[in-house]
Amino acid sequence: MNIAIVGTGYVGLVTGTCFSEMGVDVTCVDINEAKIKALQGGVMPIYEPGLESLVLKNVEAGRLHFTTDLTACLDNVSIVFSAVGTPPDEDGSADLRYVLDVARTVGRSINKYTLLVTKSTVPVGTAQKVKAVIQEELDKRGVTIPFDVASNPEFLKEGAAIKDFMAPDRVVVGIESDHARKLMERLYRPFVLNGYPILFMDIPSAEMTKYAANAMLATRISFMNDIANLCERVGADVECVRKGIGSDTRIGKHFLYAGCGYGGSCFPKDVKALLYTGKENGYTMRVIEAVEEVNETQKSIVFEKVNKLFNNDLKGKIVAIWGLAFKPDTDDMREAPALVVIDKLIKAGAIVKVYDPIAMDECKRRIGNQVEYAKDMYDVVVDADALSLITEWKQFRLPSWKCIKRLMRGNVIVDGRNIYDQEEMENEYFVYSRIG
Ligand SMILES: NC(=O)c1ccc[n+]([C@@H]2O[C@H](COP(=O)([O-])OP(=O)(O)OC[C@H]3O[C@@H](n4cnc5c(N)ncnc54)[C@H](O)[C@@H]3O)[C@@H](O)[C@H]2O)c1
Ligand SMILES: O=c1ccn([C@@H]2O[C@H](COP(=O)(O)OP(=O)(O)O[C@H]3O[C@H](CO)[C@@H](O)[C@H](O)[C@H]3O)[C@@H](O)[C@H]2O)c(=O)[nH]1
Repeated sequence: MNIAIVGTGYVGLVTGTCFSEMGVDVTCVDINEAKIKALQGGVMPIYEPGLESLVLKNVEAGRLHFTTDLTACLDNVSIVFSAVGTPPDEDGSADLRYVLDVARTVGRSINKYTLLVTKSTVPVGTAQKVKAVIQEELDKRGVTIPFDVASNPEFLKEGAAIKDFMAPDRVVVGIESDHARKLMERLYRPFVLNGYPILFMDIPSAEMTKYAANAMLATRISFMNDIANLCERVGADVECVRKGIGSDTRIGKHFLYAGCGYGGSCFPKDVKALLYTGKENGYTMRVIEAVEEVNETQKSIVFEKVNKLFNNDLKGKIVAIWGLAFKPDTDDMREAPALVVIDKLIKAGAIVKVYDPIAMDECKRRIGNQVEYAKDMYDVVVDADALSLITEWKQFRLPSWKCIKRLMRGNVIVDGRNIYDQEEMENEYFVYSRIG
């Protein structure tokens, strides 16, 4: 089977690589020439555990190709996946310009039946827009070529993308023709044979499933952050509460971690886009509005705690930060809570020093020399008055507190991810504050 994947980002590159691992011949397409050149030279444009070796292996096997020319590969493929970005527009709606660009190229260039599958996260109704654009282009050419559209939203998490793709809880496919269903059944057969279910449904339901899933997960996080903030005020411990409620199988133990707010390229934008879809259809999603509001406040919580411990006077204080990426095991800083904390610290007059095992270059690209970049996790605490943990990378879990105490000027530790033990920290004579 030959397929093309358009958009070689976190989703497109992982999708293409994983399908090629299953024996499919995959051409990954991107308009970003530098990205494609890098990939052709074996250099990964993103950090994702396990990705590099899988890409190199499948390139070597001749099943994985990279190009900037979508038109040139259309004659050789039966399915085209669109995995381009759908960033938020100013009003919060999903910007569909890249998705529709792909549809336009497909309409302009196909010469035989093609199935265009949208993998990007797109609002309900997008497949119909994609279909209309393809038809418009075919009409302009004066040709009749059969085609189908389908929706196959992606549920992978950054940092665990390969595992999530290869062993999905489910594959959701929205279709409106038998032929499209047969093609998707064939493509996903190796997954079904390995015991992973594929759920076929109508296209609007598939499109909505993606937003509902992300909104539900974001709701759990904002709910727990709300509970954590109340725990602090009433003398309860949110970590005990998390274990207490998570053992109820109806609730489940995943995605109940209180912290300094959710970030990333998905939850913030998809929550906003769902709110927009509601408004567009005359319906206010009140729960989802609250989810976003809680998260906006929570992203500042580490700053608020540090500020309070220094009696609202951070002028000239050195604050060290552990973790910049929006979560561990990625270099992605889109909507990262660290960016909010850094901005507020700088505005309050603090000197900010940062360290992240992978996202240092990405941070430099985003905020330049507004902060000091340290060599390693110990270098960053030298002379610091306070240390804030924002991203729970494994290497931050069991540091040498003796060494840190010696290197720091002060003794304030604010733990934005609740990974340290209150008693142990107090025994080390730190002033320790966490969430909830
Ligand atoms: N990042 C995730 O964890 C994740 C998970 C599930 C779903 N999604 C969704 O998948 C989509 C892609 O997300 P991402 O994080 O991979 O984005 P990304 O920004 O990492 O990658 C998008 C790529 O598309 C390319 N592109 C844009 N227009 C193009 C065109 N006309 N032709 C060819 N290439 C084009 C860009 O150059 C870029 O490389 C989004 O809708 C996102 O919401 C993301
Ligand atoms: O209990 C938790 C779990 C996560 N987070 C935060 O939530 C954000 C998102 O984390 P995660 O979901 O692990 O990463 P993403 O890569 O953004 O993945 C989400 O967004 C993707 C894009 O739509 C979906 O495909 C995934 O299923 C969905 O989990 C991060 O800032 C985490 O720190 C918490 O604060 N508490």
